[in-house]
Amino acid sequence: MAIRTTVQLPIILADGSEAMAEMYSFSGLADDKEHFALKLGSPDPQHPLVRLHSECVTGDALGSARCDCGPQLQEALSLFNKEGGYLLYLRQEGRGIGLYEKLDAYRLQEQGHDTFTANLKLGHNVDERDYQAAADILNALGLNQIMLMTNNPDKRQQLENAGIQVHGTRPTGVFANRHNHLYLQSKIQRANHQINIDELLTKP
Ligand SMILES: Nc1nc2c(ncn2[C@@H]2O[C@H](COP(=O)(O)OP(=O)(O)OP(=O)(O)O)[C@@H](O)[C@H]2O)c(=O)[nH]1
Ligand SMILES: [Zn+2]
Repeated sequence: MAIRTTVQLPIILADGSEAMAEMYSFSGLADDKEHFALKLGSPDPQHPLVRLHSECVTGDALGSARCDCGPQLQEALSLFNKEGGYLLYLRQEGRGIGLYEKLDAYRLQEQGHDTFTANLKLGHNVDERDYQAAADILNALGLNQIMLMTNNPDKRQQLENAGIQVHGTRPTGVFANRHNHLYLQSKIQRANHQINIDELLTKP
């Protein structure tokens, strides 16, 4: 498991400003998925900020308002451009069940099931993500002590189990809208996500 290629990638941030990212691909990844990493700004050498972003084509590419993935991705890119950090873009669409199954889960949610029960009804676990590949990527980048940007305690736990020292966590913003309220509430109630419920309730 090693870095395969590093390229410069100019990107336009949400506020219209330009940033230069370093993009890494990898060889020998255990799960054979095309995960990649982006480095922005000048990361803290001791405890670099790291975000594990799980692929969400609907949110990341289309701006879907059913979830909070799009704004979280933009937030991390802008923040890391200022403060320095690494974004690992993990090919774990639909919490690991894939896009088509996620769309089937959306259909079940339209019938009244929450985001986690919908997975169970389709014969999946509530969350099928595994972060071993993320730990391997962090090792390949020489990052074994990190500050993790997440609200999801499972990400921290799995990284620590894989030998990464998580010095602390930093929450993401609360990106609520009228389409994703139930989704965010379910994450708090069913998966112990550390999302500020007061902030959620004050948003439309
Ligand atoms: N199965 C399923 N996956 C979903 C659904 N909505 C979003 N996702 C996927 O969930 C993943 C993002 O996970 P989240 O649970 O929103 O958040 P997280 O990454 O665990 O936590 P944070 O680090 O705090 O953002 C992406 O892969 C999305 O495609 C859904 O209703 N069903
Ligand atoms: Zn999403």
